Amino acid sequence: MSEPLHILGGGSLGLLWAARFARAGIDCRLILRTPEAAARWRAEHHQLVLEQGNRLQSYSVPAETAEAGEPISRLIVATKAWAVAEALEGIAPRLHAGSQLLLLQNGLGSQQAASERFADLPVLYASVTDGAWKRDNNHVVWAGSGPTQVGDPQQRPQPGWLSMLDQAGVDWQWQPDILSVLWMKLAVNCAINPLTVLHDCPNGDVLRHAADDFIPLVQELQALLASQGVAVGAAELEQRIRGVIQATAANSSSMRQDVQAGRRTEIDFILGHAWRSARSAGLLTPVLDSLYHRLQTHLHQSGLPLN
Ligand SMILES: NC(=O)C1=CN([C@@H]2O[C@H](COP(=O)(O)OP(=O)(O)OC[C@H]3O[C@@H](n4cnc5c(N)ncnc54)[C@H](OP(=O)(O)O)[C@@H]3O)[C@@H](O)[C@H]2O)C=CC1
Ligand SMILES: CC(C)(CO)C(=O)C(=O)O
Repeated sequence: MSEPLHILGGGSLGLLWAARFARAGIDCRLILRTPEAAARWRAEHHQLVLEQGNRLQSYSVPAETAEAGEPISRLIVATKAWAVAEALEGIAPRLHAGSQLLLLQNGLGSQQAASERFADLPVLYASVTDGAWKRDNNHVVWAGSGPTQVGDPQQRPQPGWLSMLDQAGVDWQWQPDILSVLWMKLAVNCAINPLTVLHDCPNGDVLRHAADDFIPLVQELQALLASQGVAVGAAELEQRIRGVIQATAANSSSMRQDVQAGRRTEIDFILGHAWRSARSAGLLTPVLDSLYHRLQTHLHQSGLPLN
């Protein structure tokens, strides 16, 4: 029998991935943060409900905590970006020389920190474009499906165990240049997410609020991407951002959802990472800086962490 696949974090994305593996008959275990969460999961008979459209399906997925003890060979990390380092530290004693990690986080920074901490292990990064949210502790709603790109920042060949993603019906592709994909996504998020928070608006309204700042912001983001080796013209980037705004016009960005729910945001891994990278590259980015500082002020006034 093949070794189990572990998913660290039983949030929206963790449950969505667990449901698809369980549906395909893959032995998959959830690692939850606290013994209370694991006990509650047991009390719910390990049942995970996946809702898609008007279809509800239920799967059995065992849950445990990091302390469970069994070695972990394949670990999918599905925490928020700001929780990755601590979550991985908790699970580190269960990792071994043959362990492989796949990180699903938005933004950048948490991935590089994990790669540095586990420098001897293959650490893969993913860019996920599905939309999922939790209706209840063990009930996830798959609100929108989109492609996932997976790659190795050290550009090693695709590992064989990823065939489990095919088995699970995940719409995914191997991406040899995953960092560029994540940088592009980060740039799009920098242009959309902060404005949706500052103006409390859906994605479709950000251009109205960005007004004259939009083009200069795109130019700053383009220069930032270029400094990171991501070759994209300003016109192409602008088109990409406008396309995402149009395609997700009615959506509330993940950052706005977090702020509305009083949850810690991923600001530090999106705008914060962009701002620090721009400083390191010696770029002048006045529009980005102002957006970052306005967002920090807004979070402070909302009683939310600035990182
Ligand atoms: N949801 C989505 O549609 C998408 C999400 N993403 C990205 O995926 C990542 C995860 O997002 P999402 O699933 O929405 O986030 P959630 O907040 O729904 O889930 C995160 C989960 O991680 C758990 N967690 C935190 N610390 C630990 C720990 N030490 N050990 C075990 N579990 C831990 C949390 O548990 P607890 O609640 O107990 O703290 C929580 O259940 C983010 O980076 C997000 O940006 C990307 C694309 C789409
Ligand atoms: C593309 C966008 C802005 C879609 O809402 C997103 O990725 C997010 O909300 O974080």
